[in-house]
Amino acid sequence: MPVSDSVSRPDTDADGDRLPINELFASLQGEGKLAGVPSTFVRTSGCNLRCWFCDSYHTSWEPTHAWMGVEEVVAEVDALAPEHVVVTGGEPLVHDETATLLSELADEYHLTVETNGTLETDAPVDLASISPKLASSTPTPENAPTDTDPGVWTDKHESARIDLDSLASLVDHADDFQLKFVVTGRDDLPEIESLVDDIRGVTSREVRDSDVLLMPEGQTRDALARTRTDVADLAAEFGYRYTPRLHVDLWNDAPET
Ligand SMILES: C[S@@+](CC[C@H](N)C(=O)[O-])C[C@H]1O[C@@H](n2cnc3c(N)ncnc32)[C@H](O)[C@@H]1O
Ligand SMILES: Nc1nc2[nH]cc(C(=O)O)c2c(=O)[nH]1
Ligand code: SF4
Ligand SMILES: [Mg+2]
Repeated sequence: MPVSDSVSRPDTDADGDRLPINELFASLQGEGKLAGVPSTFVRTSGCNLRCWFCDSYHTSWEPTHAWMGVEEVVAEVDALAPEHVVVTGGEPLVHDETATLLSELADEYHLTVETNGTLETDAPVDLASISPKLASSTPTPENAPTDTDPGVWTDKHESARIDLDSLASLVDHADDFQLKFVVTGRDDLPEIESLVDDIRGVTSREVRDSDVLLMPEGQTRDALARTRTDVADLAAEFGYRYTPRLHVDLWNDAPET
């Protein structure tokens, strides 16, 4: 099992900026403020965290990808002719070339970046979709998604998962933002409340309760069916917004959905 936090680059870079692309597809945005909006997704591979529940296992725990030139990615997006483009991963901001891609797409498309909030970017972003990772995301030998002990990743994940400077920068920089928390149960709420307070303390921007979204943990329809009502009830109780996972409800999170 790969345990490095980066994907190995090919020997030659003769074609200019390249990105490890896991998948590129058209679907409906399944999560967040823009749920239901037709969008083209660009999924990079490689992540600096290892959430035990990662629904994109082949971009984090065991990354797979093709190396594509930024211009090649732009051409595939153009061919699908969306209004909205979602750049996700893996963690898209671990790659410097993601900034180049965002800059190339910015004039034509509405850009959402799905990020775990641990890294900053100067690139143009319309919606920073920030999903800070809670203590309940940390991998342990008991919950890790493979037979292998998560080893160094328990500590690496735990020490890297929150970076207030990056969170402030992402909130301040984008045209709009959302804080989209994966919720496993009621025990996550004290940490969410305290982190939202901390973020309010470091950004000059207003963080409304309606910018805070609770998303049920669940990679499959069955798993989601077990968590979503409790999470919706928690959102109503605490005054936050609830977000569904439409692609899981509709297509069971199959590849390219
Ligand atoms: C695969 S991540 C990629 C972007 C970035 N690495 C991040 O975590 O925000 C895309 C979105 O899926 C969410 N996610 C991943 N696994 C999930 C699960 N099992 N249940 C609910 N949401 C999940 C993440 O929190 C994030 O909002
Ligand atoms: N339909 C759909 N909507 C999504 N919103 C965020 C996603 C992601 O994996 O970042 C995602 C995804 O994988 N599929
Ligand atoms: S930060 Fe995102 S891509 Fe990385 S392991 Fe967690 S959910 Fe998966
Ligand atoms: Mg997804």
